[in-house]
Amino acid sequence: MSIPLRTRIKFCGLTRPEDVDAAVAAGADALGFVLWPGSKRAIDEQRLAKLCARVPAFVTRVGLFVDPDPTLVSRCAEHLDLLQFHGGESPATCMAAGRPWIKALRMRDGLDLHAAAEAYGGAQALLLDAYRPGVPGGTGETFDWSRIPASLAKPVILAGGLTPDNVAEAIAAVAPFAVDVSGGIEAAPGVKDAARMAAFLQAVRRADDERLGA
Ligand SMILES: O=C(O)c1ccccc1N[C@@H]1O[C@H](COP(=O)(O)O)[C@@H](O)[C@H]1O
Repeated sequence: MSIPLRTRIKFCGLTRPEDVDAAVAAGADALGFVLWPGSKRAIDEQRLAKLCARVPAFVTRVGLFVDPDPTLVSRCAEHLDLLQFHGGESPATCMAAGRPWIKALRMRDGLDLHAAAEAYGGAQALLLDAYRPGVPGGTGETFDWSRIPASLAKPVILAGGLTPDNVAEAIAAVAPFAVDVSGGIEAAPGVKDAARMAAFLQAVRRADDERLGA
């Protein structure tokens, strides 16, 4: 008999120490740090080290990369528990980092999720994000959640335009392993809003109570 898990929560795009502290206090399971220089939420290696040093045990530190130089990944890896590849990285490239990783897939038309789950068999999970041409992620846009098969060979991390207002509906529709949010908990790009983080957490907990019949 499998025991249903509560939905894990990842807050992504943290850039400030006070936001890390607020996210941890709110109860996030994982914190994401964007190491792609093209992002409005990008941080450098020095800031990564400082922010990650504030994260307590049992909260997962995730580094987000977009088609990175492998040397950047290895320099950052000592601060991280998990790598998030959010570009066009091949399975071999993801594996070559030699660390636990997840693969972000943008839900473009025709994407075969079963084939992707097989191809990225070494991933801990697949993160599903909205597709907008020319933008690797963090668009703040949702996608059609009914495109996600009820059964997939990899755990699903649902992302893309989630907010405190829509995350309960998303959980009811998809029952993902985890949800991931960036723009939906912000006051401005890279500046998180403590009240929105807390509201997001509460919405997830309420949705889980509903889903698990607590
Ligand atoms: O946040 C970014 O700037 C970013 C840049 C490049 C790739 C991914 C990025 N963010 C990730 O995108 C999803 C969805 O974000 P949102 O909630 O729609 O704002 C999430 O995994 C972010 O971590």
